[in-house]
Amino acid sequence: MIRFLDVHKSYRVDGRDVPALQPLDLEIADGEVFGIIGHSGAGKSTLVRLINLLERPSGGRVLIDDIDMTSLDEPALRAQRRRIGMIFQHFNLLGSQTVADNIAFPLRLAGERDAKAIRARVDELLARVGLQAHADKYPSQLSGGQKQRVGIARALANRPSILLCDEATSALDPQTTGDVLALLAEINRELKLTIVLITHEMDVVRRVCDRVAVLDAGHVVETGAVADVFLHPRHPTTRRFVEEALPEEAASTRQTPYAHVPGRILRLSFRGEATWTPTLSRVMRDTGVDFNILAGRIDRIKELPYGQLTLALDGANVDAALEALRTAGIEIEEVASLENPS
Ligand SMILES: Nc1ncnc2c1ncn2[C@@H]1O[C@H](COP(=O)(O)OP(=O)(O)OP(=O)(O)O)[C@@H](O)[C@H]1O
Repeated sequence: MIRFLDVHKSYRVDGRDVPALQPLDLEIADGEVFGIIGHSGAGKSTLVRLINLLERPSGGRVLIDDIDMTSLDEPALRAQRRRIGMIFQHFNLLGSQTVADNIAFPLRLAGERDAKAIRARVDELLARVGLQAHADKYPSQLSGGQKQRVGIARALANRPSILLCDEATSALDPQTTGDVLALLAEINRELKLTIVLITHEMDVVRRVCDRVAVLDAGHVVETGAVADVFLHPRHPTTRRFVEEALPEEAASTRQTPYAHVPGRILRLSFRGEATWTPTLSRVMRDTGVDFNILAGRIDRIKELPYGQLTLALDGANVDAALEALRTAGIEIEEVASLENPS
């Protein structure tokens, strides 16, 4: 478990302390994929670098499995850091060394001298990231996705229990991003390690994260399970990130003058089993309510199927219909209140 207790961070710039992170408390559970989303300059990199103490907090404590990282001397800190792997947006590979040597680097750094043991571990890691055929190549001979796979293999070399990912897919095209995210999800599942992932894209959070914290100008403005935050964003910054991930819905909401659509405009969210059951048609048939679909999508949040429909409902029994839908586990919000949140 990673715990931030009243942690804050300022940088000294031209003799002045400039705050990058306001005091925050945060818990990241063992084995979860935790997303940190925010715009450029929000403090994401600072937050993640406080975990392995690449940055020292200006105040507060960072605990990993109840060990206070800020209280450790250099050798103890080095030992703790070995339990934390990290991957970067621009991969940070050694250009003059082969793929195999890049992956072996942290093993040698940790004191491993047995060439056979190093080779065996490197082979195992190459297989894990699907690069067996590329061991003797140099980074310049690899695609971006392959370079990030080398970065992942290198980060896993010393069998860490935590993997920090700093914008790991930001330099990759959508297809390659999908492949790298799938690899991270597989690693999380099979090796049970905790992944902390920084991104500025809600779609990345939706695809791999269990929980998320939204950072805005150094403040954590929202945290929660990804399904809750994605389906019911509360803070304006979170809402913008969700809209960016669903550009078609956002555009249709903006362009469709719902004020002129008769009936009550509601957004229904279905999760899991509710996505596949014909609850909507049953309830509408039973209550005699007319409905018109204005927008909708069915997709997944990590492995959880979900659906979201914007409907106009008309008829005498709308309240009874909504009650029946809620009883069936469907979440309902008035679109007017979504557009003008209090
Ligand atoms: N070493 C540093 N010295 C001074 N100021 C810094 C330093 N590192 C970061 N900052 C400042 O702290 C704030 C947060 O930066 P940080 O890099 O953590 O944000 P970020 O959300 O990761 O941004 P990006 O997505 O652009 O990397 C910014 O205002 C940045 O200019």
